[in-house]
Amino acid sequence: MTESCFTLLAKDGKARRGRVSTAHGHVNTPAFMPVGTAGTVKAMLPESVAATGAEILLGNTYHLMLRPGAERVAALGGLHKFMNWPKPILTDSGGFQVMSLSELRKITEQGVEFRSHLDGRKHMLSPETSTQIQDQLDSDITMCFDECTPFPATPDQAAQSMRLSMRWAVRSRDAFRRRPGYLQFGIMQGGIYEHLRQESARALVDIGFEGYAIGGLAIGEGQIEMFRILDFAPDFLPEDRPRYLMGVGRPADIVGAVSRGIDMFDCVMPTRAGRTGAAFTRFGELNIRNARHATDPRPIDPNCTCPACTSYSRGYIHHLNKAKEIVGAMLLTWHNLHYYQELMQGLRRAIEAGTFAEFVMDFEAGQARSDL
Ligand SMILES: CC(C)(C)OC(=O)NCc1c[nH]c2nc(N)[nH]c(=O)c12
Ligand SMILES: [Zn+2]
Repeated sequence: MTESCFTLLAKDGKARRGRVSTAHGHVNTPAFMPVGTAGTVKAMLPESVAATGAEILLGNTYHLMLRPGAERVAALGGLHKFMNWPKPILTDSGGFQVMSLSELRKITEQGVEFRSHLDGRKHMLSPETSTQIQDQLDSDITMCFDECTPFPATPDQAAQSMRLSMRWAVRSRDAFRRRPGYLQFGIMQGGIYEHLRQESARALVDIGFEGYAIGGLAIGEGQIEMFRILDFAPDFLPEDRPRYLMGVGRPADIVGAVSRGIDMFDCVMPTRAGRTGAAFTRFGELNIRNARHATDPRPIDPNCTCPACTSYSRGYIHHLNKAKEIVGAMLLTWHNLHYYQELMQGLRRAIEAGTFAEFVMDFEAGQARSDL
């Protein structure tokens, strides 16, 4: 009996408000997952990440298998204990990271052979080994082992790549240890082609997963093309299961994707930007490194309740960033993650209240203001 792990609480147009329940707790959707690639959300303590309102993190099979190794994480109590994050964790399956991070890799029907980008040692990832590693990590949401189809790809290239991923999805599902509270998501591929996206969705639904991701987007096609695909792709997926758009995105990408029926997101943007000096705010992005902030006594956003905005000036964070002080990365990362969670909470409340359209208009008006 697979009790439904997803409850659809409200809809406003195609936007959905829901809740995913897992072994380590529930996740309110639309949800943003901070990226905790190597067992840490960079520049943040887990208590700080929880304080931003995040209810689920993303971990990476690829990075953790290379260092410190899945066996060691399991021996130290699993990823939740290891990184002191008692809430839900979703782990990506590694296929995508292998293609973007490792050299000397060989793709076969069996899986992917590659050399570690850390020490050059040989490794093998397959649907079976990826699923087994995610089990060792005690992941609440396990992702299928797929190939992220490169962009651009011809229809034939996209079809071949997608069909390999669908064969790998069958093997991933067969290797998954079914137990209450533990979910596995299939990953839709198919490039920019509607008929391939539909074929992929049908293949995944035939196998049957607790949730479904849309992969192979945000890889260079641009927001307009991504939204064009999101105008049809989510509708190929079951209404009563979570839909996760992988690797997305900027605030405006997230708002647009929620309006097209997406429930879950992950992106390195807010954390990476926290280290490079970019701040996301209600009134658009600002880069704290810009000289105009050097003597500005105001916080990044006077209306923001995060620690950076309640106690520090732009001038100070500008200084920290220029001096490459670690606290600079901490404060700006905290602010960005806080802003992202505030955005998700605003989206959830607007869908519940039936005021999603107004929320989007306010959001877009705010982002367009340049008096930041
Ligand atoms: C370039 C960025 C990372 C922004 O987006 C994508 O690559 N988007 C696609 C993507 C991200 N993560 C994935 N994991 C898996 N298994 N498969 C995928 O297709 C993806
Ligand atoms: Zn703030």
